[in-house]
Amino acid sequence: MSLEIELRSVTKRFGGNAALDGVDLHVPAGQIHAVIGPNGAGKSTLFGAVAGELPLDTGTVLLDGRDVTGASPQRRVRLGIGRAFQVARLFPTLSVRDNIVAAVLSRQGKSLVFWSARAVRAARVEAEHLLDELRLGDLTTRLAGSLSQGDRKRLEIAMVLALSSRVLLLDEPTAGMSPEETEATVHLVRQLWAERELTVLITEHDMDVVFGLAQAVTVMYRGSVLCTGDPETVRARPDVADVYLGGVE
Ligand SMILES: Nc1ncnc2c1ncn2[C@@H]1O[C@H](COP(=O)(O)OP(=O)(O)OP(=O)(O)O)[C@@H](O)[C@H]1O
Repeated sequence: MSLEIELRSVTKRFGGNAALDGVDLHVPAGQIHAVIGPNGAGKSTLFGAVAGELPLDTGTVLLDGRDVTGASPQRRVRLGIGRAFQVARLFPTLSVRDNIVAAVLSRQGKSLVFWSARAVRAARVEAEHLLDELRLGDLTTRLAGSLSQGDRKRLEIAMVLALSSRVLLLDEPTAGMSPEETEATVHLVRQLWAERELTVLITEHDMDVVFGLAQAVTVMYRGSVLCTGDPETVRARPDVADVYLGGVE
């Protein structure tokens, strides 16, 4: 079920600044892989490269060995890549359930005018399952715009899963959360990963979250990969500490 992600020599420049400078990344199918690094290291740009949101200057993006470098974001969603954004892109004036229904219907590629009553009923049933799975059941009729940060994040993940994603891209999933919400989110991601056999690519500034979840960690610095390895090895490297203290040149 899960998918392998590979980036080969990916470069993305903004003007004279290389946000990604010859980046190689390999995420085996079914791995939880964290990408960390100080502000401006290139983490968000890397996610954009995987999701197909920006044209690359050079390099290749492979999904299960298939070259998707030129594929649009919509095509990549259909191939199984789902991105949950740091700032949730929800429909704030729709209910929690209708946000998920909209995601299910968009997966089916139906434009609004073609939504039959039957398709909407089926999407509602699927939405109810996702609401249960993500423990959002109590919030079914709440407007998405009125949710707490933690609940918004769970809704956003539900919407990505409604797209039948097999790769979950999580941009700082615990940003702005209380310690309790953070713990619940870590638990949820681990549970979804296990039950749905997902490949998870995550950026996160909270190191407890990174080391509690990830099986492999890639450290980025100024657009390049400094190192990749298991969490304990990465944590012990002096150059990783230097990067966070701003000491590496
Ligand atoms: N759309 C853009 N236009 C111009 N420069 C950009 C753009 N997006 C990113 N950059 C630059 O590319 C570099 C990498 O940015 P990126 O947002 O990928 O880093 P990041 O590691 O995600 O940082 P943060 O942890 O602060 O989110 C930075 O120097 C940033 O200013």
